[in-house]
Amino acid sequence: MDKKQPVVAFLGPRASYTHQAAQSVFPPESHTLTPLMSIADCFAAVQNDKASYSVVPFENSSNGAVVFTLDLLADIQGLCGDVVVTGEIYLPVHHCLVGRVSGGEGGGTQAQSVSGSHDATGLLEKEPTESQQPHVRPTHDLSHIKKLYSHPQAWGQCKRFLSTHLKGIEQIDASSTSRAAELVAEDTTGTTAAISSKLAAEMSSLSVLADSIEDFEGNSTRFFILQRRDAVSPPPRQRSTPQTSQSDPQTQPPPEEASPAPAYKSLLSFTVSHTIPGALQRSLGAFNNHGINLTSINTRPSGEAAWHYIFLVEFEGRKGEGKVDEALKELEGAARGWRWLGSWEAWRGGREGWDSVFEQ
Ligand SMILES: O=C(O)C(=O)Cc1ccccc1
Repeated sequence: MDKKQPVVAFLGPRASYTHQAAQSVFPPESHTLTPLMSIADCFAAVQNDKASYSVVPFENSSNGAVVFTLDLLADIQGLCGDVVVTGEIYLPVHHCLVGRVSGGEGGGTQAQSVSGSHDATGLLEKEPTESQQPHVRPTHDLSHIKKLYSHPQAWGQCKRFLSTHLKGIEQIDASSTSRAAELVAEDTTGTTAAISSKLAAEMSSLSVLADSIEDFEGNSTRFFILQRRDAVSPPPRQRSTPQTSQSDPQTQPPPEEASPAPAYKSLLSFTVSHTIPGALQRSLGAFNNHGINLTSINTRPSGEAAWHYIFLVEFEGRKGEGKVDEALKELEGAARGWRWLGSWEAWRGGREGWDSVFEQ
């Protein structure tokens, strides 16, 4: 292997969704793709110059922000102050329930029809209404499943399936969905299952007990590409929406020749005085006053005192554009402090590309 290839760290182990996202941008022939065990490790790898790039999950279309990533961007511990965002990647996400088939090889293949059959206490919620029903049924019996593993993001994306078919079953957080599949493969009782991709199931020699168990069609996750502030070189463009466990033709980005001039997005964090009325409004007003469109706002505890916050604001544009520079000057006077967290070329499909998926 050529040692000079740029190292691209990602939330592993291999076959995680983050791995699939990283592969869609960084050709493995010319990059050393390196799995790490946590999102914090991915930030540290860039901060400490061990990796040129890291890829981390940022937000999901149905379940919202990944708080681990927000906290590391907010960096209240001052551990990764040199890390900035320089790219975004969109990935369609189809979750599977993976594990061992009841009774071993060739076990039952009939869908389990009893909803809530695991709720021995009878104390849990009522049967889901029709609109809360999952759109798929298991392809195998699930009555032997006693414990579930997955990344915390996955629980929130598969609520309907879990509350219908695995109600009351213990859910244990894993560092990623592919790690969850590994944990299930290591369990000799055969009574655990994971939510992961089909690819992760294949890599861990597990069976798919139910396919596409996400609540919403068009479920997708946005990932950030991270680099060191002093070594920013734009990452390659996303080559295509990667082929995940199922190909999703309607979510492919538009072809190269259809692309308009690049549009940019940027991210920064700021804190405001908690004693000056209107400080938050004036800070956000700095963007509005210069015609800048905000695309997301997230809030995390600032760590200074209870109920004090750090705001993470994403907006259209980049430094060097007159209106952005003007807004930053105004923010300087309105916020107590702020920190630049990077600019990147927005994915050309934009949010609208995904909205059209949800409309179908
Ligand atoms: O756990 C993974 O495989 C990840 O890459 C994080 C994640 C989890 C759930 C949906 C999308 C990304």
